[in-house]
Amino acid sequence: MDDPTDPELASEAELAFEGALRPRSLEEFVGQTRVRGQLQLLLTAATIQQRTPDHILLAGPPGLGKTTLAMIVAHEGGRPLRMSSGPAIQHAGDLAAILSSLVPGEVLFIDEIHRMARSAEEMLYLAMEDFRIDIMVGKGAGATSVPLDLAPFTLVGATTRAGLLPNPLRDRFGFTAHLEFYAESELEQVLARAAVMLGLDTDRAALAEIAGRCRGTPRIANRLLRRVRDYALVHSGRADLGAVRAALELYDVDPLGLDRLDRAVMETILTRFGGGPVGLNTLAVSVGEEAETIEAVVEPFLVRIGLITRTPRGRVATPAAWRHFGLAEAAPDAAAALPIDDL
Ligand SMILES: Nc1ncnc2c1ncn2[C@@H]1O[C@H](COP(=O)(O)OP(=O)(O)OP(=O)(O)O)[C@@H](O)[C@H]1O
Ligand SMILES: [Mg+2]
Repeated sequence: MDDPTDPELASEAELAFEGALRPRSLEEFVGQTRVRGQLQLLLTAATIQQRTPDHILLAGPPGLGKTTLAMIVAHEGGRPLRMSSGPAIQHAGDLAAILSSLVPGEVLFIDEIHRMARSAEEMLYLAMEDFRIDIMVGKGAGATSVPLDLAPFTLVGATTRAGLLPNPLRDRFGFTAHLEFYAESELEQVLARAAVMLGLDTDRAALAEIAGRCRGTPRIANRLLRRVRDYALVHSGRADLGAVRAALELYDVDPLGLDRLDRAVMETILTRFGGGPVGLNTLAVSVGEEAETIEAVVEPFLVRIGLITRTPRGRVATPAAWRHFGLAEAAPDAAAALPIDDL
């Protein structure tokens, strides 16, 4: 089934459209005021001193604008951009090939940097600090390491799991930007811009409704807007509040913006584990999803909207969660008797 919130299922045309919607400058970039100010200062200082900006780590849940910001860093400084990702760098040699071909001032973007191979990580330490790598030549006793100077570059790393990065790597970034979920007013701005680009006949109430249901995430906002556009196209032609409500109901996006996976997680905690506490791995197995996805994608949002809290003994549903799902809260001792595996 087409899940409008699943980035993996986006068609090529939709991905192209997502690209077209990306803001090109810090000024166009909506929200993240703090991060924007921090980045602006870092880039301007580098320009004044005519040097490459410090390395930047962008951390936060999917769809909040990490790739977009990496592109902006390159674009604002008029620098070329090379894009790679952790899973594509499985050997130190993969990284050496990229690093040795960078031109002076280039921005190297490594997405999902927490998934890079260990051996490559170690090579990156030296490259980030001294713009130099050591290349091993030969094998066994005769092997020697040959130093190779690199062009000065700016590394922009992105991760949904900053906690998984080894400290030596994290410490070599001059600045870490923690992206936050967006406020509804900010999402309305994102949507208004996209609606113009889509040529949609819509209004503020309709956009506000979508803004309230997109998990604080611009990518989801834009995706839901496209489903609303479809609905309007097939029905009345107008993307008004009625069209938004009908389209979002059709795609299973509830009034809080919870999607199927969010609801599966909540229902598991509430009904199978009496409200918790329940450990991450148990939860992942119960809903048939990877623990990493639950921790990086589902949980931050559920915590943010106050449906669960994290305790030393596991995840616990809040009274608001019981109310949202229309259930009576389980007795506390029933919860305590359930198995607790991990955190
Ligand atoms: N601040 C913003 N203003 C306007 N649009 C935005 C903003 N942030 C993100 N978007 C939109 O959301 C989409 C997703 O953003 P982006 O690809 O940068 O997210 P990401 O953090 O890299 O996600 P992932 O972790 O999945 O790679 C972009 O196409 C862009 O149109
Ligand atoms: Mg990205």
